[in-house]
Amino acid sequence: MTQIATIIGGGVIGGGWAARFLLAGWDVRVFDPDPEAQRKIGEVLDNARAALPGLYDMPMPAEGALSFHDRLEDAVQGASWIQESVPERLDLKHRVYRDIQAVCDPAAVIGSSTSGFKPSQLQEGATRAEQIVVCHPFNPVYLLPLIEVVGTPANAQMVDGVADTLRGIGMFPLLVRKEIDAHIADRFLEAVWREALWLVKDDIATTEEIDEAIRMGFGLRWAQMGLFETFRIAGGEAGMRHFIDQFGPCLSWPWTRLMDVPEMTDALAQKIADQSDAQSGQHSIRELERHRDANLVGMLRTLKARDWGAGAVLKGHDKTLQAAGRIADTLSDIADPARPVLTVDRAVPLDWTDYNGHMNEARYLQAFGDATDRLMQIVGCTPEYIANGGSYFTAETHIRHLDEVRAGARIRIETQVLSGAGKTMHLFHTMYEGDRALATGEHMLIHVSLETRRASVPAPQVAEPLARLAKAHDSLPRPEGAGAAIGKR
Ligand SMILES: NC(=O)C1=CN([C@@H]2O[C@H](COP(=O)(O)OP(=O)(O)OC[C@H]3O[C@@H](n4cnc5c(N)ncnc54)[C@H](O)[C@@H]3O)[C@@H](O)[C@H]2O)C=CC1
Ligand SMILES: C[N+](C)(C)CC(=O)CC(=O)[O-]
Repeated sequence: MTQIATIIGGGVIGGGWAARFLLAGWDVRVFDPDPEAQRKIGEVLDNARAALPGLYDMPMPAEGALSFHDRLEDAVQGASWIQESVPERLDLKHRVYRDIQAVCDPAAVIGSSTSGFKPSQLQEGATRAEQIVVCHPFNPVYLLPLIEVVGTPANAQMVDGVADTLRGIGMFPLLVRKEIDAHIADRFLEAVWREALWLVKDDIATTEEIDEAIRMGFGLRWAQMGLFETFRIAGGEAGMRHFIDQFGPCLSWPWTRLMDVPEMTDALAQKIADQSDAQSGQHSIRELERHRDANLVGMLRTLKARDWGAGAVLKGHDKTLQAAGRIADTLSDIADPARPVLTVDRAVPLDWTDYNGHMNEARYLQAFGDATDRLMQIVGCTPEYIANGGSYFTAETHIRHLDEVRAGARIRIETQVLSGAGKTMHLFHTMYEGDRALATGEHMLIHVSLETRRASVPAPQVAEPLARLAKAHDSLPRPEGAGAAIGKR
């Protein structure tokens, strides 16, 4: 049965939550008195649809149903997850919990997006304190995996289940073991923010110069290694201990003004706003969001290819999606081997598109390469087989581009084995969006010994399933375009 998530407060963060749940297949109900909430969430969803599904190499579940409600009780009844994302005011949050708890399922989770309040503060005066747990996300909620989960002794039992649900929608729950104002991550953000405010106030740097100092250098390091791993390397071969011995004394030098907060006068606020307008005012917020999303998708996919950091979370989620989907691992997973094999089923990632606004030609080869890898896996040319010294090299490729496709579109590749005997494997891939054929890829592969780097016959654990699949595909009509050479149509 489809699960229901209710979003209370559909602003920047609530909109991101709506997209995260919806694209993970949950039905989403939104309660927000803002008459613009529906438009704003619609725009966030457009961005999320283009960005999120392409992070994965497997298809996401079918989108859930989205609805907007004027009455709180209509929004929360039947929901198993209620995510509160109203403005950061404790009195308001308390009022909202009281209203929610009067009408919601007592077993539902009430997650709070609060950036700074401790869960014990949120639970004060609640009808059922144990229902309320901090689930602090990061903007954009639909792309960034991190979610800080903070409970109290009142709900220590439920935190594991909360974390499992969040993993199920592709997030990385970080369980904060002791409640503290602003949890873990926002303490860093706040410290950096204070320093930045002083640098602007004292005319040492502009908003743009500060952003360059971050994004041209240490920001890139932090995204993939965090703080401690980065500094460990900075200690050279002697590592962290040497780093601390060398740079420890600086901590007592006047390098930071951490506890010192500049007074946010009107003049300082205006100075920051003017500099920010000069720096970025040529882009609308939605444009900036699209740049941010495209950059994040590229970075996350690079990390994923290396199974590292946030990329490892995506890779893990791919396995969950594969288990729920239709992509086979072995020949015995395939219900009808006499049909072309489904080898790719995914969305077009944002970073696969180019200046023409559609999927770049290089990515067709990547997608067909992925289809070939999947077929190799299915016939037994698995990572273990390859580690033992046997594999396939591609000898020749012919791609035909039939129609265009854009970011976020769901594509699938069906693969026909034209022959698979001796040292060669001849594959014909057809890429579709729905019923529309987008491209074909014909590939001749040669089995090799990775030791001699020369052609060799595959071991029986590959040769036999491949021969079986080739025989099953013998009865299929020869695909249109197979064996074609480049020429005028
Ligand atoms: N903006 C950010 O970068 C982040 C914010 N947060 C947290 O998320 C929460 C929401 O922040 P934002 O989305 O930035 O604020 P926002 O101002 O963009 O959105 C708040 C939304 O709540 C609605 N609202 C106000 N009263 C309501 C009520 N009684 N019932 C239902 N909806 C109501 C407003 O109409 C508005 O759409 C805060 O607790 C904040 O600390 C967490 C992570 C990041
Ligand atoms: C500025 N902020 C405290 C609201 C930031 C966050 O809570 C997390 C984020 O997304 O940066």
